[in-house]
Amino acid sequence: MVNVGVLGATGMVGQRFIQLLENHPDFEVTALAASSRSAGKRYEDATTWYMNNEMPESVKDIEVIETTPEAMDNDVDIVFSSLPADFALTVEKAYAKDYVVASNASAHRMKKNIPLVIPEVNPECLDMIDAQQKENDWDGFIVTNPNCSTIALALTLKPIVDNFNVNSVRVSTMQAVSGAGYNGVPSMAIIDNLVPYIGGEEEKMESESLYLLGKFDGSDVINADFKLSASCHRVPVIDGHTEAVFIELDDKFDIDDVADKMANFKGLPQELNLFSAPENPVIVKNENDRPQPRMDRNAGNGMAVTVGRLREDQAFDNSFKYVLVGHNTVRGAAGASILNAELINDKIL
Ligand SMILES: NC(=O)C1=CN([C@@H]2O[C@H](COP(=O)(O)OP(=O)(O)OC[C@H]3O[C@@H](n4cnc5c(N)ncnc54)[C@H](OP(=O)(O)O)[C@@H]3O)[C@@H](O)[C@H]2O)C=CC1
Ligand SMILES: N[C@@H](CC(=O)OP(=O)(O)O)C(=O)O
Repeated sequence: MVNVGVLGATGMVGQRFIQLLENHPDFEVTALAASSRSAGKRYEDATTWYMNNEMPESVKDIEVIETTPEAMDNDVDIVFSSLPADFALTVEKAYAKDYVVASNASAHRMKKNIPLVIPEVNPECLDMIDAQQKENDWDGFIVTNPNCSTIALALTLKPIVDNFNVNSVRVSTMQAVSGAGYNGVPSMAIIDNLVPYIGGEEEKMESESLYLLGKFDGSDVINADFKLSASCHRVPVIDGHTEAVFIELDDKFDIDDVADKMANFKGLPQELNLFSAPENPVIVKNENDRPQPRMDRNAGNGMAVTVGRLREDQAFDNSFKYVLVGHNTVRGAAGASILNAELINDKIL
């Protein structure tokens, strides 16, 4: 077993890490860190538990520690980070001197030599790690996963980009409130309402998607060269981001071929049979009224993205559109970091 720690363990994503790591065959949670408000308390006493299942017995008595590498047990190999981005910026580097940091925070995404990875999409970017360690003289390293809306979009775009010439992608999101954290969106702002702005989200979706679907030349990532435009909105859904996607290709296409490529898409995690890998990263449904967040967010234990309403777009040449649903705190956050760590554990540690 590999001992793992969780930074930001008392938060929304931190709790999702703990839920997903319960009974993991390779990873055992032995360290939990949070702010000075929580440090020194038993995890059960420090945490208001938001998950639907019970808090695992195995973590209740663990004493929450301060978020500094000095407080961490030397037996820990991997730390999962679900810290606020501003704090992650400095502290994740301090951990990387000695530990593998699998981060869900945005602080180090797309920085030189720090891989931003979805294992089914761009696992080759893990080859940056050597350069990162040499450059910083670290024994550990940082690997990041993308933004929650980006992950769901990029998983569905990968089989399209690999098989067709994409000219442009437009996406409009309907994002769950859990994406903003428990205290992120006041109920007075979101009940009976929709908020048409999520700070920084559109920029992240546009830049991260082109990076993920680009090419790693052994040193740098060359972004994919199609146009991508995002419009992001918050809706009164607890979990599960929905996205309406509009794609224009350079050439004529067969819509059944697009459906087939998406439904049969598999990547390295499926080949390696990693524990958290869904059998199919993209599930294509034919019912007119799917996908829906309540019904589809837990597909593949929350690690699969469900696509529906795949149809030709009659208004434009060589165009089609679809709707997707992905679980924002599972595949879009904690589950993404855990899958990254499983790949690293299989390939690097
Ligand atoms: N929710 C989502 O869907 C997604 C979230 N993310 C990212 O994950 C990160 C966490 O998000 P979320 O769980 O929603 O946030 P929360 O606010 O729910 O949790 C924040 C966690 O960080 C700890 N923390 C806050 N400030 C400090 C500090 N100064 N020092 C040490 N620990 C601190 C908190 O500890 P304490 O309880 O002691 O205050 C808590 O454990 C963010 O970077 C977010 O952008 C990314 C993708 C999706
Ligand atoms: N902004 C996302 C969640 C998030 O925190 O994203 P990021 O990890 O890119 O900061 C949402 O609101 O749904």
